[in-house]
Amino acid sequence: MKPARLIAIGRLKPGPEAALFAQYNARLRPPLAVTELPEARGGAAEVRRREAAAILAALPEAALLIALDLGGTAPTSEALATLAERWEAAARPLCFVIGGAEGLDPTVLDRAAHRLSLGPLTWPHFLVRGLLAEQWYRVQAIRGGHPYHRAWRPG
Ligand SMILES: C[S@@+](CC[C@H](N)C(=O)[O-])C[C@H]1O[C@@H](n2cnc3c(N)ncnc32)[C@H](O)[C@@H]1O
Repeated sequence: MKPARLIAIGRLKPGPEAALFAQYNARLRPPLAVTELPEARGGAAEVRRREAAAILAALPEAALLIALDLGGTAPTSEALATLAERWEAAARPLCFVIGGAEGLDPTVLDRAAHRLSLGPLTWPHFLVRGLLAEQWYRVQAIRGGHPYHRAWRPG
C-alpha cells in the first residue's frame, strides 16, 4: 500500500477507541500517518467552518482527499480495494478526513475526490478512526490475497 494520511478532528485519549485504532493501524504497511486537529467551539455551523479551515490548511496541496461522510457512497470491502488501486494510481498523496461531532463542512466535502460512507448509521468520530483503519487493513489483505478477508455472501 502507498502511504496515506488521516486528518481527524479531536484529540483521541487513551481508551478503547485509541486501542482499536492502534491495533489495526499497526498492521498496516505503512500505517496511516495521523494529524489530529482540535475540536472548534461555537454553534454547529461555526464549528464546521472553523474545523474546515484547519482541515484545508493541514491538507497537502495536491492531496487526493477522501472524506468520511454519511452522505457518501458505501462500497463493499472488495469495491473499496478497487477504489484504493484507482486512488493510488493517481500518484497524489492520499488523505482521509474524519469530521467532528458536527460533521464536515461543505467546503471540505466539495474538495473531496470521494465521499466514503461506512454505512447509513452515524458512528462517533473517535470510533470511525478504528473502523477506517480496520477497513484499510482489510483492503490490504484483499489486495495481498491474505486470508484475513474471507469473501462470503449467503446464497
Ligand atoms: C458523529 S459524526 C458527525 C455526524 C454529523 N451529524 C454528520 O451528518 O456528519 C462525526 C464524523 O464521523 C464520520 N462518520 C460518522 N459516521 C459515519 C459513517 N456512517 N460513514 C462515514 N463517516 C462517518 C464523519 O466523518 C463525521 O463527520
